[in-house]
Amino acid sequence: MGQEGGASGRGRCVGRLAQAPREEGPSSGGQFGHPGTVAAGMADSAETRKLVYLVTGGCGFLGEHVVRMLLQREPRLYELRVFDLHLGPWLEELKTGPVQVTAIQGDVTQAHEVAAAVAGAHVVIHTAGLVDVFGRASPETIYEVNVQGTKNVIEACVQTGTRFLVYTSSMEVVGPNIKGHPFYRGNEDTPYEAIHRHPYPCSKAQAERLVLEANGRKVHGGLSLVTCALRPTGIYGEGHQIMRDFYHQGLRLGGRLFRAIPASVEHSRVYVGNVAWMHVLVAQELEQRAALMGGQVYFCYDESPYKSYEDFNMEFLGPCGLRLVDTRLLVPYWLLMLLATLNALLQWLLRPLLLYAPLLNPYTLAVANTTFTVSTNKAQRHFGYKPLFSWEDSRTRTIRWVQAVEGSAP
Ligand SMILES: NC(=O)c1ccc[n+]([C@@H]2O[C@H](COP(=O)([O-])OP(=O)(O)OC[C@H]3O[C@@H](n4cnc5c(N)ncnc54)[C@H](O)[C@@H]3O)[C@@H](O)[C@H]2O)c1
Ligand SMILES: CC(C)[C@@H](O)CC[C@@H](C)[C@H]1CC[C@H]2[C@@H]3[C@H](O)C=C4C[C@@H](O)CC[C@]4(C)[C@H]3CC[C@]12C
Repeated sequence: MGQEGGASGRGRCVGRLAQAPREEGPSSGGQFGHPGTVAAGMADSAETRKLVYLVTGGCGFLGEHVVRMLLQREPRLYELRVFDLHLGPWLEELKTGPVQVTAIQGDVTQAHEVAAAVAGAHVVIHTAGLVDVFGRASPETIYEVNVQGTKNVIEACVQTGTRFLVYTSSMEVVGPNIKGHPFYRGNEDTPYEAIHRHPYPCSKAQAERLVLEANGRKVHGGLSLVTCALRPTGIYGEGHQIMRDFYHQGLRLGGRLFRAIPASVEHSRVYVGNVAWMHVLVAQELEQRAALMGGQVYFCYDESPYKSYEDFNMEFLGPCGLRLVDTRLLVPYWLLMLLATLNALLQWLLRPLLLYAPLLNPYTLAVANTTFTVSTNKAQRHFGYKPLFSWEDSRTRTIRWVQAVEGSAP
């Protein structure tokens, strides 16, 4: 079944059954070093520093963690290019180390800007994207950034001879689908009817497909492009804006948040540091394991517990003084749907005057209300991934971040 859905991502974006290509080749044994062990046989010394990495979206929530993880755990790094529409001031502090950090203000929708940034890079980690499920951007803009931008990155790799491309996809490429089917403890091979209507998941599905289909293309110089897509579930951790929004909402409501979703609806979540680590490890292993990893998708996972989205957030917001009030008896689901629909109507009516983009809309309510949990070890089998941060460590780091940024540290 081909990809449908117009250029703007309107209409239904119907994908094939969301199954990654069947695994080829023997699954790798456990011969990998401990997570964080630098690429086998690599001494951490100046003469090994010869690689140029490009991180698109390098100033975003995930991108910043990828940038910092590369500086800590890729000893072969000679130059790290950070490409983003909006450069962060924190980049300046990174320019004092042995690695050349090059900040590039650019737009992935502009092919010439992408080509200039990619030229000479050995590896591209493409995280740049418009992560919008709140109606802030138009479907056309979401398509331009997420799909056309990814096309520009792929073509830049082909034209300039960059051989390794790691793409940050999303769980939403799989689901939840428009029918609200639960995805329960699924993996990369679990059959699931991936049907989307919202521009964001449609764009991520189209971009992921482009990346996987580009695997094996000849790049300038005659060698083959090796691509891989990582599918994080809901990422949390230092810098997570939605977590910050929930915290502010709770403070405005007198320290209370109101449960809208049954605790029985479970979501997989993954700590941003582990997602960053998986991106770095894939980039390090992609050359030696091109036959096994090329063209593959991997869910990003760690030891974070399965919980409802709201209960999971309370793991961090509770220690920061908020409490979750169960209002499901007061606010039945039909009333939530009505409120979500009213929000969507208000957004449409107010658009000529101002941007009204609340957390609750029909799409976010549907996603929140549908179980989506992942249980897989494909990344460990293929390239020896193990989470770098335990659940306890991930939780502590996130709590400290919320406390620090909101001045609520005890
Ligand atoms: N946050 C999550 O829970 C989550 C989960 C799964 C996948 N993802 C994916 O991870 C990636 C990063 O997401 P995030 O949560 O860090 O979002 P983010 O918005 O914090 O980061 C995205 C970055 O991309 C940049 N960007 C946007 N448009 C650009 C353009 N036209 N040109 C250049 N740069 C541009 C932004 O400035 C930003 O720095 C996205 O591709 C997203 O789809 C995120
Ligand atoms: C207002 C309540 C109903 C509240 O529970 C709404 C929560 C809602 C804002 C979030 C619930 C699930 C989230 C999404 C999920 O974690 C995965 C995503 C994929 C990623 O690629 C982008 C972010 C997101 C769409 C994420 C966005 C917030 C939720 C919809």
